[in-house]
Amino acid sequence: MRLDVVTIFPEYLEPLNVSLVGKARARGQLDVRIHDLREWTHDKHNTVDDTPYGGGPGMVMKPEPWGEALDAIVESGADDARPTIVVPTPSGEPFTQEIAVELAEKPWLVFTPARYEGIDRRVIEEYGDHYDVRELSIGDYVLAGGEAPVLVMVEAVARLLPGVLGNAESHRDDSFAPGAMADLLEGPVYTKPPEWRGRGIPDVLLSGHHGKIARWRRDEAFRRTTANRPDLIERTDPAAFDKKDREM
Ligand SMILES: COc1ccc(Cn2ccc3ccc(-c4cc(N)[nH]n4)cc32)cc1
Repeated sequence: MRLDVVTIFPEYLEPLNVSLVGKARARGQLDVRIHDLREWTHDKHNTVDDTPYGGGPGMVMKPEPWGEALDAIVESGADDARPTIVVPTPSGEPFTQEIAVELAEKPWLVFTPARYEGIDRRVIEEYGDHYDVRELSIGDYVLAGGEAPVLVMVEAVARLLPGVLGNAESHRDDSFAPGAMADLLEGPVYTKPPEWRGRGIPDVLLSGHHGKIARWRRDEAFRRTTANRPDLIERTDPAAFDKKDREM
């Protein structure tokens, strides 16, 4: 997979050089290219923003630099694949595990994290006429720009790529992944030492009885989900639990 990111803060994307994504890049599983939007400005001050038509607070990102940047990037890979353009925005479609799975199947993602009040709408319209453009929100809170959402979305997508996670099973039982535990939150996890500050380990986890352990974990996940995300309980298929119980 190829990932391009266009930003006025390239240093904000440094975390893509470390950990899971950094290792995938080093192994050649990910081709990540970070671009400074100001490379496509031509004035002395490398201007990327201007006042909003119609008035109002803040500044809007000018269309010309984005147009030149995106033209250059999509043309650079035109022989290989068509890009999916991902626009982080507070007013976008909620980014979910389902969308992460969908994006993980794409050959090429181009992220356009903006700043200020966002990008001139005509940029989204122009590229939406020729490419798949996804305007995505990572949550119902307001950030100052799109770089943090890019880090979130790239990590969520990269960990799904074959061979990127050490244990291929690791994302099979993810929260929100398809399957019987589909929409349940993870339950509690424990490791050595067996006692820490007077706190022990639930006996069932030391029992070696895999069926009981699986049932305990499911019950704990259900309890935690009921407490923190009751909205997910409606989405969970009770029949899947019966099937899971029979397998235990
Ligand atoms: C209310 O309208 C606003 C418009 C822009 C901004 C600042 N800003 C500029 C680009 C940009 C990209 C993404 C996000 C963002 C995404 C999520 N889930 N929260 N915030 C914020 C962004 C703040 C508010």
